[in-house]
Amino acid sequence: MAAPTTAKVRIAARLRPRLPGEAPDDAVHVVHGESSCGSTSTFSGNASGSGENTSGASGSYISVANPRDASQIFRFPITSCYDADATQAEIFNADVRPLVDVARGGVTVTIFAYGVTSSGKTHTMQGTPADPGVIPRVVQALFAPSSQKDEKTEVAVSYIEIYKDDVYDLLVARENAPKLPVRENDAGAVFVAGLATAPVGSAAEFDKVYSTATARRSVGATLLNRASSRSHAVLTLTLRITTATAVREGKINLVDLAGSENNKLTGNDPSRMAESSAINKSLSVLGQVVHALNTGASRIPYRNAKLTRILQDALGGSSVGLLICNLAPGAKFRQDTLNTLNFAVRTKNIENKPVVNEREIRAPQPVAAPPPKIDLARVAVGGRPSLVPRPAGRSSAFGLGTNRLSIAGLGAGASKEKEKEKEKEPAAPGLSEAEIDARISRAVEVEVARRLAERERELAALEAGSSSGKSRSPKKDAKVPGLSPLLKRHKDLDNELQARLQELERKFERGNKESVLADVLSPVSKKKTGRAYVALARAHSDKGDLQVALDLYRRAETYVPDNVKLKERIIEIEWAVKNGKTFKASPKRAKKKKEGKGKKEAEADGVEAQPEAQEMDLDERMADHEAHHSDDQMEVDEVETSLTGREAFGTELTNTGSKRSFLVAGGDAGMQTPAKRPKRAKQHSVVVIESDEDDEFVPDAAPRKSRRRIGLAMA
Ligand SMILES: Nc1ncnc2c1ncn2[C@@H]1O[C@H](COP(=O)(O)OP(=O)(O)OP(=O)(O)O)[C@@H](O)[C@H]1O
Repeated sequence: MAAPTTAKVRIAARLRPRLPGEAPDDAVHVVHGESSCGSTSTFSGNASGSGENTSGASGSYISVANPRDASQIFRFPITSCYDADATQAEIFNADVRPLVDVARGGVTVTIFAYGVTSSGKTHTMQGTPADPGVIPRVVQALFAPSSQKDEKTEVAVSYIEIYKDDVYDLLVARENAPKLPVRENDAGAVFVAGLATAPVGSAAEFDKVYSTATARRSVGATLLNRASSRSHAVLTLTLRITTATAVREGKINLVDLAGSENNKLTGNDPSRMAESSAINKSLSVLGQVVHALNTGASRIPYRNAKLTRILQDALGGSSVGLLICNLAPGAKFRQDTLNTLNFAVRTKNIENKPVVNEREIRAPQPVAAPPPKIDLARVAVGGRPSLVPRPAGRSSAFGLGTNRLSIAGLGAGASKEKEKEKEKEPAAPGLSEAEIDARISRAVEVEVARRLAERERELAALEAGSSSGKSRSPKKDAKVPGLSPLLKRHKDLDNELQARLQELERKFERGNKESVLADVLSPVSKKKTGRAYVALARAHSDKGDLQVALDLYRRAETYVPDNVKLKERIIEIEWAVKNGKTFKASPKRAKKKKEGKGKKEAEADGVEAQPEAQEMDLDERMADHEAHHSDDQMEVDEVETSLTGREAFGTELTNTGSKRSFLVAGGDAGMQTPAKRPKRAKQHSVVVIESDEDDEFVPDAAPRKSRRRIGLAMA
C-alpha cells in the first residue's frame, strides 16, 4: 500500500452516555450529516489524506450551548462524531480498522484519546472484557487470518506510562522499572531508551502481557472518576510484515492520555494535586505544540514535556494520526467540552508526512566467502551505520526510517532458544537472514572503504602541505604486514565506531542532565543560561583550555539549540581539539566608547576601525544582549560550575529591578567573572538585538497573548 505523501491528523469525537447519578444535560448534541456520522467515514490514505479531514465534509457536527449564555450555540464540524449510543465496534470499524491497514503497509500510526477526566478515554481505548475498546480490537485485527495469505506478520509490544513527566516501562515490574530517558537517534527519531519489547504470537498472548502491564498503570480515585488514570499510557505495537518481495515495518501507537482536571471538582488531595498539575502541564504543552504547528512557528515546543517529545512523530511528523476526542455530558464539564472541541478543531489542521518503512528483498547472489563480521546491530538499513546501541533484549518504541528490520530486533525479550530459532528462519523465500546480513555487511564495507580512502587522501594532502616534513604519516602505519587492506580497514572501523559511541554516550549523559534543567526553565532563562555557559566557555577558550570550553559550549547548546553561530563555534573548537591546534576566537568588537571616535583616533587606540569589526564576537553579542535587556524579568543570578564536575545553577530569577549578572566559576579560582556591562539606552539595545546580529540567538517563540479561534461558528 502506498503511503500518503501528506496526511492531516484525523479527528473523531465521542460523547459518552450519562452515568448513573449524573444529572440530565441537553446542552451537548451530536448532529449527523447526510451520511451518517461514524458509520460511513473512511480513511482514504491518498496523497492529500484530506477528504475526510475537511471539516464537516459529512455535514456532521457537535453543538454545545455556551455555558454563560445558553441561547448561544457553538457548532464544531467534525467528520467522525459519535453520540452516546455509538458502540465500540462502530468506532473501530469506521475510524480505526483502516489505520491498521495503513500500519500493515509499513507506516507508523498514532491513535490517541483526548478529553477531560471521566470523559471515557480509557473506555474507548481499552474498554472492558465484555465491551472491548480500540486496543484489543486492533490486536484482534492484526492476528485475524490475513486476506493476503502470502504475508507473514510478526508483532511485538512495548508499553510505557508517563507519570508526572517521567517515563516508566509497564512491561517491567515497578520495583525493577527505573525512569527511562527519552532520546533522539542520529536520524532525529525520538525513542525511549532501554524499553522492553515483548513479541506476541497471538491475541491471547497479547492479552496476557497487556493485562499484567495495565495493572501496573497509575490509577487513582477522584471525585469525578473512581478509576482515574493518573498517567498518559502509550502502547506500541511494532509490526513486521514479510512478503515474497519485501519486508515492511509499521507501528501502531495507542495513546490513552490522562484527562485534564479541574482540581476544585476532582477534590484532589495533595498527592493527587501533584499528579494533576503534571497532567495539566503536559496537556498544556500539547496544546502549545498544536498551536505552534498551526501557526507555522519556527520552533515547536516538543521538548517542553515528555508527552509531546514522545508524540512528536504523530504531531507534524511522519506518522498517520487519529485523535479521538472524548466528551462528557453535564454542566460541570461544559467548559472542558468546549476546550476539547477547540483542541480538536485546531489539531485537524496539522499535516503529517507519513513514511513507508519498507525494504525490498531480491534474489540471493552466490556468496564466495563470508565477509569479515561487522556488528550488524549497529547497521541501519538503507543508510549509514546506526551508532545508537541496541541492548540485547530491548528495543526502542519510537522512531522511523532507520530501524533495522531484523527478526532479532522484533524478538527482543524472547528466550534465547526462540532467538536462535528465529535467526535460522529465512526472512523471505530465497533469502535468509544471514544472507541479508552479509549483504548489509558488504554494503557497509564498501562505504567504509570509501570513507577511509577519503581520509587517507586528506591525510596525504595534509602531509604534503606540511613544510617541516617531520610528521609521521598515519598512512605509513596502515601498512601492517600480513593484514589485507580490507581487514586493516575493519580494525580502523571498529576504533572509529568505538570512539564515536563513547562520544555519543557522553553526549547522552550530558544531554540528560542538561535537558532536565532546560525542561524547567522559561524561554528567557534558557537564553540567559545559554549565554552564561557561552561566557564561561569563552573564558576557558581564551585560557587555551579548549576541551573544557568545548564542553561548556555544548552545554550552552542544550539551552539554545537553534543558535547557528554557536554550532559553528562548537565545530571550530572540536576541530582544534581533535587536531591539537590552538583556537583563536574572532577579535572582540571595538568597545562602545570608541565608536564615536574617528577611524584614525580609534586606530591610535589599537582598535581596528574596520566595518567588518562591527560584527560582534559570539560571546560578546550574547553578553551584550543580556546587558541590554534591562526589562527581562528573569535572570540567571548565578552560575556555579565546577570544572571538576560540581554544578549548581542559580536559575532563579528575580523579579526585582535590581539584578545581579555574574558568573562564578567554582573550582577554578583563576577564572574571573565577566563584569556586568553598563546599561545602554534601551533603543540601542533593541537595534542590536533586532538587527541581523540577532541570528546569534533565535529566541523561543514568545507566548502569544491573542488566541486564535478556528472553526468556532455560531449555529
Ligand atoms: N461509551 C461509554 N459507555 C459506557 N460507559 C462509559 C462510556 N465511556 C465512559 N464510560 C464510563 O465512564 C466512566 C469514566 O470513563 P473512563 O475511566 O474511561 O474515563 P477517562 O476519560 O479515561 O477518565 P480519566 O482521565 O480520569 O482516566 C467509567 O466508569 C466508564 O466505564
